[in-house]
Amino acid sequence: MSTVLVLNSGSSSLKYQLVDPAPGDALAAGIVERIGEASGRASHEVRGARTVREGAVADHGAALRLVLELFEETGPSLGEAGVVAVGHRVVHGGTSFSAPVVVDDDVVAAVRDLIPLAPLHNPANVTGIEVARELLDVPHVAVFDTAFFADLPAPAATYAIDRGTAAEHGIRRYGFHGTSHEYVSRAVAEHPAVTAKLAAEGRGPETLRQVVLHLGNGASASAVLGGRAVETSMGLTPLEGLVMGTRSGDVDAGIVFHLIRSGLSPDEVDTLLNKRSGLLGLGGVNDMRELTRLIESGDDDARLALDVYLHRLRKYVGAYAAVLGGIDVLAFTAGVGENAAHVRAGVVEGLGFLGLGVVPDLNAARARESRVISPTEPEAPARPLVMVVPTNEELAIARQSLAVLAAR
Ligand SMILES: Nc1ncnc2c1ncn2[C@@H]1O[C@H](COP(=O)(O)OP(=O)(O)O)[C@@H](O)[C@H]1O
Ligand SMILES: CC(=O)OP(=O)(O)O
Ligand SMILES: [Mg+2]
Repeated sequence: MSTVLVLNSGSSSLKYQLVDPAPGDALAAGIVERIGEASGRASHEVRGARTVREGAVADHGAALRLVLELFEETGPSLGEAGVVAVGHRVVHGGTSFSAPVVVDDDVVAAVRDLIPLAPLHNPANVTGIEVARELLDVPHVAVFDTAFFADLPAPAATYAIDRGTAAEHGIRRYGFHGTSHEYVSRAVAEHPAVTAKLAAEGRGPETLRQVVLHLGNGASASAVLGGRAVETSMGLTPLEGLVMGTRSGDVDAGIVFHLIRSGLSPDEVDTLLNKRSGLLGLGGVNDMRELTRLIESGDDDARLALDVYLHRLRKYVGAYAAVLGGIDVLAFTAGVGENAAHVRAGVVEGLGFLGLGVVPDLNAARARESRVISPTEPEAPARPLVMVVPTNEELAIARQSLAVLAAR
């Protein structure tokens, strides 16, 4: 057996999966949370059996050592599981990386140089890679969130600011969550309902127009034409675009200058927009489940937070339908997109003029497979499909890691 250990190091967490890429099975998965805080927690799951460890975890190095201990204690042993590679999610690849690469010292240095463009994510990615290379003597592969968007058309990737300044500082729209947008848009294109729709309309796969909504803690939208990304909502950093758990998404840049001139430091404004805004800033909680409970208890702030969140989403879907010249599939993915039926219903509400709509029973059903939740033929032959498509960034990273190693 050849397996891949996939590491997704976040600012205060380490998520991991041991993946058997051929069947696509996760042999083990877990998360170490609240790294660096007094109350750390690790949860390790093997075939439905969960082991939990509470207690402070000093840094990402300690987190990875704890994960390796959990594997040794509860299995599967990494030695016996045939780990042939470690795949790392790296959030910002800048202009240096448009595809996965085998990690060497130069790659680590380049990812470190990009820290100013992804201050929440790249520091943890660098630490994760450094510690894992010390502890696990197999090839390490970096898979970049930005890669799927490396070829965005120039009008979508370019900010309308002075060209010389933009070039000097690497300012362009990079886009993030690309591994998920690529995985989901490919799953959509291969889905029988989608291939049947194209065949019925006498169209080739290169004409398929998708809008993918990745709604997790971080959230982003993409427009995908024939498998190629042509627009995305995140920009130079993962702050732009949709309303997120703790991030504002789009704001007037004038707000930044106004706050700085009013006495806040640049770092304080950064923290405000990245960590104290979004659903948390408006509704008091960043978790969609908690926000929904607050709304049900009559909380007006929580209600407004969700209304702002949905309004932004509807604006983006409409804008991306314009970019694509129409829409064939609207796909929801990630924690909120896969689980929150009321969010999906709220997004399509008011977008009936684009032909978008959901069947309440299909929308409310719970399933782990990709599925269509809009009215199906013969009721609505020419209308776009609304779909729920579970993402699997870890499987995608594992497969891409093996592909890079096979091509060496
Ligand atoms: N059953 C559910 N109903 C509504 N929201 C959910 C549900 N399960 C998870 N979520 C939401 O998904 C979000 C986390 O998504 P996830 O994709 O795991 O994020 P990340 O990878 O950024 O940590 C949280 O806001 C959480 O509330
Ligand atoms: C890029 C990004 O926002 O990632 P996450 O959703 O994991 O924070
Ligand atoms: Mg995620």
